[in-house]
Amino acid sequence: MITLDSVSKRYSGKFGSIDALIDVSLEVEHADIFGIVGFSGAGKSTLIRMVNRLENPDSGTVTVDGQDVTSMRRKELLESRRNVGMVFQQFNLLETKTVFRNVAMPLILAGRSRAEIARRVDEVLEIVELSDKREARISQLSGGQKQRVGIARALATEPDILLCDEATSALDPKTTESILQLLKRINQTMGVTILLITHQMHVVQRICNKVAVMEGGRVVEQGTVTEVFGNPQSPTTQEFVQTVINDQIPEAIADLVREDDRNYRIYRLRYVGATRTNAFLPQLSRADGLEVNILAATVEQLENTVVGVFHLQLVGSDAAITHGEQLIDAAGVVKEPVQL
Ligand SMILES: Nc1ncnc2c1ncn2[C@@H]1O[C@H](COP(=O)(O)OP(=O)(O)OP(=O)(O)O)[C@@H](O)[C@H]1O
Repeated sequence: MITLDSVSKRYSGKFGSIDALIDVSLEVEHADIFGIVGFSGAGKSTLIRMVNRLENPDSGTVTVDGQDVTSMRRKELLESRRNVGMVFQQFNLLETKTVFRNVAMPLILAGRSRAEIARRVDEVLEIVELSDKREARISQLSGGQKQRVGIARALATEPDILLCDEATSALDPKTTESILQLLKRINQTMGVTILLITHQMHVVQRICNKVAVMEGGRVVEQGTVTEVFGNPQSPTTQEFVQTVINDQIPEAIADLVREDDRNYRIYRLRYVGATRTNAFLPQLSRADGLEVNILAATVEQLENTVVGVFHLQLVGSDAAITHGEQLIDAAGVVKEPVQL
């Protein structure tokens, strides 16, 4: 549906040049909610702006619905843009105009009739649950309501694709959650493909099925949310995943363990899948001569599954600990030794 193939972009200015995108390739499929995550300056905005050609790549191709965006003429580009709605962090609304007027704007620009505009605006206002604010001015709305107007405006031309540029970053946690649920509903009920950029990993966790992690203009990791969260490879990805799956041993507990002069080993265990949760812990706790201490544990819902991370201290004779390790392995749980 959206394909970036070896896309690179360099900005040059008075103080030298910067590689905003370096050889970026990714594929967003129909009905994905695809999240691009990265720290400030990673290249996320540059990437998303390539999709509706607010930026041109220096090399590589950007394809939307099988059409090469980079080689489109003006008329084709305008048509393509109607199929790609955009939602912004700062809403970009006309503050002194009404909700109706703001949502109608893309339809007016597309030359639709008055009757059609009225019908479509009412439809999208119902989708974003703002029908009662039709005649209110933007300046009278809360941040969450403004973003609903932004989403309604983006949906007005019935696009297949929605681009969201940090759409919830200016909102409080409760409002963020309601906007994320709205985006999910739009994706599920209308089949709209969503490409979003964010620096908040919990946004990805809440609604995305796929994710790409960017750093210094490159995509350093990508895959399904479960793959990337379940087994993050690069240090940057690990740092992001840490913000939603906190798997650190609390320092106060680590201090206690350091004082423990018995024979022990510590393992970090990781599993993906809801059925695994209880498979190995009861067996371990019943094993002869083995004491099992949970030093840290976290279980998080991702897409339709869970990722769990446990830190266990196995205390006992070498033979008892080895038996414990075998039980963990037999349960299919990935384990890594940890030194405190
Ligand atoms: N028009 C421009 N001219 C010069 N440099 C630019 C321009 N736009 C972006 N850059 C630079 O390109 C790099 C990538 O910027 P970009 O805005 O894509 O990153 P980002 O990940 O979206 O960051 P943020 O989360 O802060 O918006 C940055 O170093 C930025 O300073």
